[in-house]
Amino acid sequence: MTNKLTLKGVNKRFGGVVVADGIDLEVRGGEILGLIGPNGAGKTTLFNLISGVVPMDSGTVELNERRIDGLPLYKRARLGVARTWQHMRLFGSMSVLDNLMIGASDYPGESLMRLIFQGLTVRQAERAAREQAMDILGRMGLQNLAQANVNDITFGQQKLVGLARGLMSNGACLLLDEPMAGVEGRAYETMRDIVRQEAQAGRAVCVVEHNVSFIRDLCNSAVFMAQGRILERGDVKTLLESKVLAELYFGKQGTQT
Ligand SMILES: Nc1ncnc2c1ncn2[C@@H]1O[C@H](COP(=O)(O)OP(=O)(O)OP(=O)(O)O)[C@@H](O)[C@H]1O
Repeated sequence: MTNKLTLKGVNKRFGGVVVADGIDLEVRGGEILGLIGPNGAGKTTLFNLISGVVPMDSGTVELNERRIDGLPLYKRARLGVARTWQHMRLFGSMSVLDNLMIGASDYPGESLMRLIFQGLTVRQAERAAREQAMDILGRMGLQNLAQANVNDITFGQQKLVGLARGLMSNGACLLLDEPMAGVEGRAYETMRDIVRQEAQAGRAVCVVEHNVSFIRDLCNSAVFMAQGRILERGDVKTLLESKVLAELYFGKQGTQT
């Protein structure tokens, strides 16, 4: 079955501020959907609503035809919602490998690792998680940094570690919040290649990103959000050339970063 994340009529307001206004969205396995829009448009909030960090006021979220809204975040994670965070939330004084191994601590109530490696003894699960972590780090060319302290690696490498942690759960859907902010050079290429590979492997990928060249480089389609609403959706080229976007996002001159 092709993976599919579906949002229907999702609404959310914080006090008087509407941050999600009747959001309908579908992201299919293999797709990399860019979510763009000005500051405060509601992009991160949408990720929070999908992953269960904040409850929605109304609407539905389905992953592979199964409703997941209403479930706590660790259950959504277990069902396949994987995400990264704008601010990486890494444990700076711990090793890279340990950060991957304890990715589970983001999910109160149950250990994500235990859920992922169900049926194994604790020791077997730990070994499997370690192998998986080393495999992911290997794909990123970071295997030699497994024992390095996160504080001692570069910012770009830290961003990759944030992604690596998100990949530990093998989620059907991957939500990436500003993965490229401040990332350059080899780390940029690695990030792009790994995200592409994850989509090719069948994950439904959604990326919030201010860096338009990254959206152009990576995404097949994009939506433009402002004030909690999706104003346009289309293939990246068409959307980035859209008048609405130029006026609302970049100013009337259409100056792009
Ligand atoms: N937990 C919260 N409580 C109250 N207001 C919130 C909360 N989370 C977000 N908001 C508000 O919701 C609006 C949308 O914020 P959000 O972070 O989703 O925007 P964004 O599009 O991701 O912006 P940016 O590109 O700057 O990250 C903002 O006005 C923000 O202040």
